Amino acid sequence: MTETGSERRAVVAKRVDSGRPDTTEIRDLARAAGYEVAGEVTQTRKEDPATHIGEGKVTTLARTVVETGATVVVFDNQLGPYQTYNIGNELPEGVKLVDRFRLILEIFGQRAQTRKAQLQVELAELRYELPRAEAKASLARRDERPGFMGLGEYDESRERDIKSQISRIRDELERIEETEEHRREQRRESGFDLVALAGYTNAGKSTLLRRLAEDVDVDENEDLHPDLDATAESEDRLFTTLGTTTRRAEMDQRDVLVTDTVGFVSDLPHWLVESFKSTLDSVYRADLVLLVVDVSEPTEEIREKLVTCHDTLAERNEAPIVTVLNKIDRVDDEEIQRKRDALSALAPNPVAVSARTGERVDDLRERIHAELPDYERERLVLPMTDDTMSVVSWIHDNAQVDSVDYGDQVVIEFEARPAVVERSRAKAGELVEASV
Ligand SMILES: Nc1nc2c(ncn2[C@@H]2O[C@H](COP(=O)(O)OP(=O)(O)OP(=O)(O)O)[C@@H](O)[C@H]2O)c(=O)[nH]1
Repeated sequence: MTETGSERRAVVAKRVDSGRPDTTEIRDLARAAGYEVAGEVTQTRKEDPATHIGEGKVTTLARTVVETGATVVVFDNQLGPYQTYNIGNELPEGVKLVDRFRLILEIFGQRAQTRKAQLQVELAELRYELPRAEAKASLARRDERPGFMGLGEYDESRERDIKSQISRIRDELERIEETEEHRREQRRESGFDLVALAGYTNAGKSTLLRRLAEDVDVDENEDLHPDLDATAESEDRLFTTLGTTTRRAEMDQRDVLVTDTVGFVSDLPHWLVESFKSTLDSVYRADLVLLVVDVSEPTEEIREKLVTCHDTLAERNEAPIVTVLNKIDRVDDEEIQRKRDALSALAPNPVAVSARTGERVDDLRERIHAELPDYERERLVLPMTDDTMSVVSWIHDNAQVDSVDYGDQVVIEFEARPAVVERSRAKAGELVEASV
């Protein structure tokens, strides 16, 4: 999917008001978009209104671009339209200027595999464009002179166009979401507990998903989710998961569906988060949320990420949240304990695992089992009709059956999720009705 080589060679640029600019994240993002990072230019100074990094630095930037043969400059800062224009003028012809948000959109666009993800990317792009089109329209209106061609009119129509596209996409997304909700309900009724993975990008969610689902046949998983990649490949790149991937896992005889969601990213603008919000639906509707963090990161960074995740989840989530400290293979026990203590207010009683090596993943399974809603016990007496056996086998499929006695009637005792018990009662009721 990604080309490498000179066509995808980038120079990264970053300005900070004070201190030393750190380009680690923007480099990772650039690589995630398939660019080879060939150079960097950084600047510490107050923002220059005309060129953002100052005239001298723009010259350095242009030189670096020529020297490295880059075709793209990736700015970690957000550039205004005027700054973009001025910097662009100094760069060799054909060199593209991309800011952080455009870059993230580019990555999302490349990874969007499902219709829903594609629509979300489209929506995010339109939301990015809308304020720019509005600004252009108002500038054009201001500059309009009598006798001139109505430039303002053109931009106003673009603005209207964007707005109508946004509302069309929203409608379609809403329909998709209704279908998904219906599917979740069906899964719940058929005895699955729903567990969702949440957390920042690169925390190890996809790896953990594979680890939790490893005992279950992949074919089964493919059937469960025909629209998604059942192998859930995880590469050392950001955002391997765009949209959701669901796989089946077994926790102590309970059937669990584990869903991986798009990772959080720091400093995302509101409009972007908004566009991907519905990706979190599976988190909000889950029976249990596993909030995954990378324990090898500095404590303060983990803390900030936990706060953001909790704030976002708190909007609608009602399920219990278990924090998973992942990547314990990278740190020693003493450090894990120190971080556990430091984070105890935000993450009480976390589970520490290594998704990569599988170390202590069984502890996590036990914990998941313990946190899931209790099963209800039920005893049903079914009249003997033509359909009785199909009801018995449905209960077998969806519950843990303790005993079945066949006589004139069938007496079945089982344990199951409340929703399954309810469905069983309804089915038993139908049999009774049919038998009289
Ligand atoms: N050392 C170590 N690396 C891990 C562990 N778990 C995951 N990783 C690595 O961390 C990187 C990111 O893992 P993913 O599973 O793709 O992370 P993710 O949270 O799904 O990321 P997004 O899809 O971007 O949201 C990969 O290189 C994994 O191999 C772990 O327990 N230990």
